Amino acid sequence: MKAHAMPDSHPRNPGTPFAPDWFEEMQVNRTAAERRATTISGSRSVKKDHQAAWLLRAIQCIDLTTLSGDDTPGKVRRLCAKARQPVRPDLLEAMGVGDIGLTTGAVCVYPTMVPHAVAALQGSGIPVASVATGFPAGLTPLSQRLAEITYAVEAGASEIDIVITREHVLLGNWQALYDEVAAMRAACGEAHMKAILATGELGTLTNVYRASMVAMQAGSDFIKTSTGKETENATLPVSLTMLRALRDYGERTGYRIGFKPAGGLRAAKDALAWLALMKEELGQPWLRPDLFRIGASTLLGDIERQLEHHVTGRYASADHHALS
Ligand SMILES: O=C[C@H](O)COP(=O)(O)O
Repeated sequence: MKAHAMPDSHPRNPGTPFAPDWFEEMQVNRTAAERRATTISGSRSVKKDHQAAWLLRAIQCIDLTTLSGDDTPGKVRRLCAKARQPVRPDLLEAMGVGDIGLTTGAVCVYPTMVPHAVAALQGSGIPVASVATGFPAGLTPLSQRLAEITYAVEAGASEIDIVITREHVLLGNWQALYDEVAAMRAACGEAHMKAILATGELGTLTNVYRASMVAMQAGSDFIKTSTGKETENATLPVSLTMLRALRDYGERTGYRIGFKPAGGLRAAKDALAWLALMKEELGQPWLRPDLFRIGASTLLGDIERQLEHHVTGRYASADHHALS
């Protein structure tokens, strides 16, 4: 089955040779990153009047995710139906956007669920993303991790979310990290690769910066914060650090890399905070699904709830917008 890639409105990052001098001297000051993150989340760059429009934008950037041990074809089909129609048509009509064909950015599942997602999304243009490489810990032999990528791509996934070996970062074994991620990128072929750094397990923001840079040098299309399974998942200071690395990489190479915060983003206000971060750090043109995704399993329910409030002035009960 042929993978259908993300819209290629910008050239794909081919990677660079391993260049440790791009990151070895870098030290990230946690206090400064935290201060800046607080300023951004308290800023008014996403204006209240425009919140409904921003929330629609957030929906277009969601990788609607189910990564649970009890996933079934039926659960994946229901998730895909939600990806096709993320918000009740009457609410969209009331907002004057009934005709924009709103969908989520992608659906993200485990490898064996890919065929079910592909079938359920047929004709929708919504890509299927698969986690791979021994997600979430990544502690299986490399040959098996690469074979898992091949399996998911052959099953029809056009985006692959890989996990890195945290040990390489914790031991400062940057060449090993580069070689591993480059091999994964080669296994992805035409499918776009998101490199999950599992930042909650990397110890320091300096490590987060360095791992981001190595993942991009090795050809990642996106860098992603977390699996959703670490004790600490996406945070604003970590995201800020990754965006700075992404910007530095762009300045050196001219290539744009996408960013995906994931894990623990559950409330509409989280989506607004990350949209504000992207806008402040990189600019509004980055707020589009080929450069920005939010990995989330339950966020959409709260966004729909806020949109209903916007339209009707009332809140529905939380379970009214349950996903499945
Ligand atoms: O990549 C996506 C994450 O696994 C979703 O995490 P979440 O369940 O905390 O939204």
